Amino acid sequence: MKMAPETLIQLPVIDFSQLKTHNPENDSIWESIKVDVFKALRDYGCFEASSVVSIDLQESVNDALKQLFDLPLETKLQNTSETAFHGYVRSPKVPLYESMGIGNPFFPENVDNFTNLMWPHNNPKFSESIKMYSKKLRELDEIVKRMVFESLNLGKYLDEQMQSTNYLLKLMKYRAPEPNESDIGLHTHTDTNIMTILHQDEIGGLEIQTKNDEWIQVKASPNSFVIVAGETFNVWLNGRLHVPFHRVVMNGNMARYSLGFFSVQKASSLVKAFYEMVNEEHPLLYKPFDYGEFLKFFYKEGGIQSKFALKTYCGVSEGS
Ligand SMILES: O=C(O)CCC(=O)C(=O)O
Ligand SMILES: [Fe+2]
Repeated sequence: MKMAPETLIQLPVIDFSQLKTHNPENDSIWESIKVDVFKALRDYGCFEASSVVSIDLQESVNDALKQLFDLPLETKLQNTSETAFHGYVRSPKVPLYESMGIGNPFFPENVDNFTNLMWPHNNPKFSESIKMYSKKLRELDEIVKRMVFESLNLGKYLDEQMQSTNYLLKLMKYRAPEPNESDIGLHTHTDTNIMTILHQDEIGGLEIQTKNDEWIQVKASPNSFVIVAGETFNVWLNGRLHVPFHRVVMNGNMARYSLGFFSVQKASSLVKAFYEMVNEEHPLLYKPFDYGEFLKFFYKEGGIQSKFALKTYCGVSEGS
């Protein structure tokens, strides 16, 4: 039988294992990864980072996720929060999806409090793996941002930006759809935060749209993360990155587990383009805005389903 030719587009894959042996005296490894990271975020708005955590640690975290979502609903509902996505989330708009969040998870007490709420008799294995994992993801987040900032000669701003960042570790489960249900796990959206680090289990299902509107099915890989540029990052850089639409499509009849490490600008400072990023060739794209106020607008307007929320909210119209 003749098979139809397959055009498989893939995400750029960047190997981070070499950075472990990186010697600051000899920056050639750093410099070469930096070039790849910036190109990937500019052209795709995302890339796959391989070899960031050990397979063992990833496996303990996968087990932890399953244990967590297997808890009785009453227990999961104990995790409440005023802050979006920090509590237990279920919504009729995304019936296959449920999530739980841990704020700033590299502070041990935040993980311990969460663990004690879910397992009053304690679960040290859960909290230890989540702590170790979050520490690694926090390091990766800073490395990627440093590389982008250096690529644009903005290195002097990095520390200040890192100080005004909050983090959220979001743990997610998608159940398999019933025969008559839609297979959409999460609708097409962009991330409005700064940057997201995603991991999906072997079920796969994450799809990312290219600049040419083609969908890439992200291969599930036990030992890698997908880094996704968010709207806030692109506002800082006045449009120099691509912010990709993405979604989750469920295949087969198995539940899918995934996890996202979101960096989010604190509400105390305005989201705005760096002065150096605005010039005749790159006129200002977004007016400065308060992230908290934007989120209120975003959720009122139907949230994750309003595809161009940021442009509507604070986009500078042409000619103005
Ligand atoms: O579950 C996933 O792989 C993607 C989740 C996602 O895109 C999000 O939470 O913004
Ligand atoms: Fe997303």
